[in-house]
Amino acid sequence: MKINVKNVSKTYKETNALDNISFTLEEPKIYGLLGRNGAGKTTFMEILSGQILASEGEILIDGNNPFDNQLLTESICLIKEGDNFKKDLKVKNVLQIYAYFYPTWDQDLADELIEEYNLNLNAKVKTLSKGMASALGIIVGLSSKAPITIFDEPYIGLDAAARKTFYDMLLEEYETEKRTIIFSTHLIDEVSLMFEEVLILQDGKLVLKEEADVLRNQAYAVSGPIQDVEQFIKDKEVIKRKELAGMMTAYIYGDMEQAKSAGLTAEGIPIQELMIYLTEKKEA
Ligand SMILES: Nc1ncnc2c1ncn2[C@@H]1O[C@H](COP(=O)(O)OP(=O)(O)OP(=O)(O)O)[C@@H](O)[C@H]1O
Repeated sequence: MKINVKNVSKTYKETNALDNISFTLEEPKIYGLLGRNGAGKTTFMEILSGQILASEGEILIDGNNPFDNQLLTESICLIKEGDNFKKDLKVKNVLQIYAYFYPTWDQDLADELIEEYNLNLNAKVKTLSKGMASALGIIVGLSSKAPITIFDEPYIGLDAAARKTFYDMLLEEYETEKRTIIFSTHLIDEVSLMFEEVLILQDGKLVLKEEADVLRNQAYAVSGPIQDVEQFIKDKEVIKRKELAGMMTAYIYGDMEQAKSAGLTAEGIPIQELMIYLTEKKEA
């Protein structure tokens, strides 16, 4: 499904949670939506899933606005950090409701995941541990097979092994059937290899939208004496710079060969490190 974000802003009293963002997600891919706390990620995902309205602009999915649009919301599943389900329901009732709601629901997958996460079907949501509640969210998100599946930091309370199960299952499912997955996380180093495209929000603005492969190949660290590096990076897009004992290292976009032919040391930056730097505030 094609997602067209057109000049979207969202204002809460004094706060500009989103500030005139525009972009298009054309293809089913695994998108990483990154940004510091308060950058606007959750707000964006809530507008995309039809839960709230933009203050200005709109998001169109295959040409339609998801707000209050049941036909369209059958194609979108948003799993948040917590409070995804009514507390008095039993796990099995939650699963029944979602199985009924999503025409694409995959019960075999749900059964497999329930076993994997050892979830008690008769337990009430309010009695689940944080990790178990997250597991239930993950089961619903993956089993919905919704063409647009959105995970907003869905792993609170899950230990490393349980998170790995989630990532493995997500990739396995995605390989069998591609769908648009939008994944917001602060655990960048754990999941960055999964992303095919990365979007970064900063103070409600979109500051980067790039294919992960391009990021992997087009950013590098160049090091050398401060003056030489300064001279070299003058006309380049600098992500970050560090100085130590007369030497400078700068992280920049571009062709690494240029740095080498200028006699400077250049090496690749691991993608997770690059993303972590990019989500930090850019230098003035
Ligand atoms: N319902 C609300 N009422 C008032 N302000 C809100 C509301 N929801 C979000 N905000 C504000 O909008 C801004 C963006 O919040 P949002 O939750 O979208 O960020 P985020 O990138 O998801 O952050 P985090 O990584 O901490 O979850 C923040 O300044 C936040 O305080």
